Amino acid sequence: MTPVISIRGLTKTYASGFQALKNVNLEIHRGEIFALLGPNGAGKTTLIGVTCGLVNPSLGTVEAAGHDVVRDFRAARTKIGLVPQEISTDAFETVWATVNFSRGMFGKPRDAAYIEKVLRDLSLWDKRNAKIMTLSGGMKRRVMIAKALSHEPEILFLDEPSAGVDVELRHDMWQMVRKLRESGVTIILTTHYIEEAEEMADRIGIINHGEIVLVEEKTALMAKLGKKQLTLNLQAPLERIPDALSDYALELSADGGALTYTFDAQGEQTGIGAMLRRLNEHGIDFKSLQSSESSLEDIFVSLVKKKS
Ligand SMILES: Nc1ncnc2c1ncn2[C@@H]1O[C@H](COP(=O)(O)OP(=O)(O)OP(=O)(O)O)[C@@H](O)[C@H]1O
Repeated sequence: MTPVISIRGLTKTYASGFQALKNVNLEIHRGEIFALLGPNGAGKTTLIGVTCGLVNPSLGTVEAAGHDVVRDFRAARTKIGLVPQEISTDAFETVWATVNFSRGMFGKPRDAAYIEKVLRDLSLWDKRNAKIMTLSGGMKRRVMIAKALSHEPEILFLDEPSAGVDVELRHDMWQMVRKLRESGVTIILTTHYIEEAEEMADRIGIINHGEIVLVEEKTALMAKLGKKQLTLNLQAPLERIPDALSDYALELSADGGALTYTFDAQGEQTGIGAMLRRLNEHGIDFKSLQSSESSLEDIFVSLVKKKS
């Protein structure tokens, strides 16, 4: 696949001496939804800042849509739309004027039909003549997205799009992001809502302490690192797991009433059949069972913990 963003050997050391990015190498494919996950302070906003030409890299290069973001800043920037975490608009302007002006800032010719489409897609059309200050927080966030789309970017960055957003807007936003992807826009979102990455992303990158810890297709990641668990609720509580069962990955609940068996979701053989036969041989009966699968959240927490 063609990369639309190529980040090579990127390091950022702030004036304070703090190293926010450490030799980051990353390629974003054209037309994908890429979720960058990481705990607070991991370097997500810095990475976006460098790619959008707002933060100078200390070492390394970033190319966006074929343009070096430092040497060829203007050309690169016109290809990128950025929805920052903070809402920053002119409170006294109308929605229409704000979005229209933003398009002009990128040197694009006026296109009322395009601006209308953006506003309609974001359910802002009815509010086009409203002053920004009269809008709700959710509406203001929609305006930020409209501004970012005003110059028809090929790449859209959404920095923490769900922070402080209600469920309805979040779902609207997800829908809009999918529509944009269908129209060929590449989307990079940072989030610490795992649910968002799980729902939306084609690929997931995890960043921690300024380093990219992992980049994977979402489905492959979940299949590779996912574990399944089978919990058996026992007829009679056990005091301890019999020695004859010690070679199975079994865990006994504190009250002795349930046994949990953990197995590899990808494995050819789960070992469940043999384990159940062994329980039977030892007279351990169960009244019910349930199974569960680890979520992206479990995977994320275990990866970030391992590397800290
Ligand atoms: N201008 C600056 N000068 C010095 N340190 C900075 C500056 N900007 C950010 N940092 C530090 O760099 C690190 C990475 O910050 P960054 O904002 O990129 O993280 P983040 O992953 O986006 O975090 P969050 O999820 O909290 O937004 C943090 O420790 C932050 O304090």
